Amino acid sequence: MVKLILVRHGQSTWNEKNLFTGWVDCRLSDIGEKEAARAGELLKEANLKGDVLYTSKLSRAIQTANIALNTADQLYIPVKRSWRLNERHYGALQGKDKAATLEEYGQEKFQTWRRSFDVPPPVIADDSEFSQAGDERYRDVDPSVLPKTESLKLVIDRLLPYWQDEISKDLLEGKTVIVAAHGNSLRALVKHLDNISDDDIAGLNIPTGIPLVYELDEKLQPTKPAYYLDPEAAAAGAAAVAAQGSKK
Ligand SMILES: O=C(O)[C@@H](CO)OP(=O)(O)O
Repeated sequence: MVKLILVRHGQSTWNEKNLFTGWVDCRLSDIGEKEAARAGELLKEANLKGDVLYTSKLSRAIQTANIALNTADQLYIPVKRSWRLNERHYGALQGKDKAATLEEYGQEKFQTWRRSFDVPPPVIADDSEFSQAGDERYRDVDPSVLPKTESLKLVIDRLLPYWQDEISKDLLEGKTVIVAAHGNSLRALVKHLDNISDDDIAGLNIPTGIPLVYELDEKLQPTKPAYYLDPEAAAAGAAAVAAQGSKK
């Protein structure tokens, strides 16, 4: 049995402002930093030790992992980072206020863009202030594979090769793997691991900063349901994410 620990980054400054974020590189808010430290305390209390850390290329996931591992006295573990763990690219919605978008386009369109399986928002223009065209953190990636918008399905398409080629290999070697990533890239991974249907995944929201632990067999199938290290806080956090569209 091997352990996989998923952590969504703590609250970001754009989560706090209720803006669609995607690939925009905002940092953790003060609350987010506290959530990250709490994630580290939870790891320590549960005596969970990572052998390797995976993060996206986005600062909020990297900050969360650093703060959590610092708190858990595990800053020494090796780190691998990939754009394939990035948040879903939110296309032309990046930088827009969620409540204002809901108001402007109505509940159905808003929910389709936000939680449907395979409908991406409109593509972001390269000259938008919220575009990542030319961002040097992706200089090692073929520009033609970098997205300008994504549905959850497209996130799964770019994440699964990395899961299979990199993360799975470490797990199959018996390593405890920590993945610090994002609401929608983790929804993509959870959908795969728990075999959730395209319809049902719409109802799944991942709370910020609470480790979710999977115990996997030799085929990397869960041996029991994954569990949050603080289930009550996780339930409240997931409900808050679900309600974000209606918040002022
Ligand atoms: O804005 C985003 O990038 C994501 C995560 O914060 O939001 P949502 O939960 O609306 O998909």
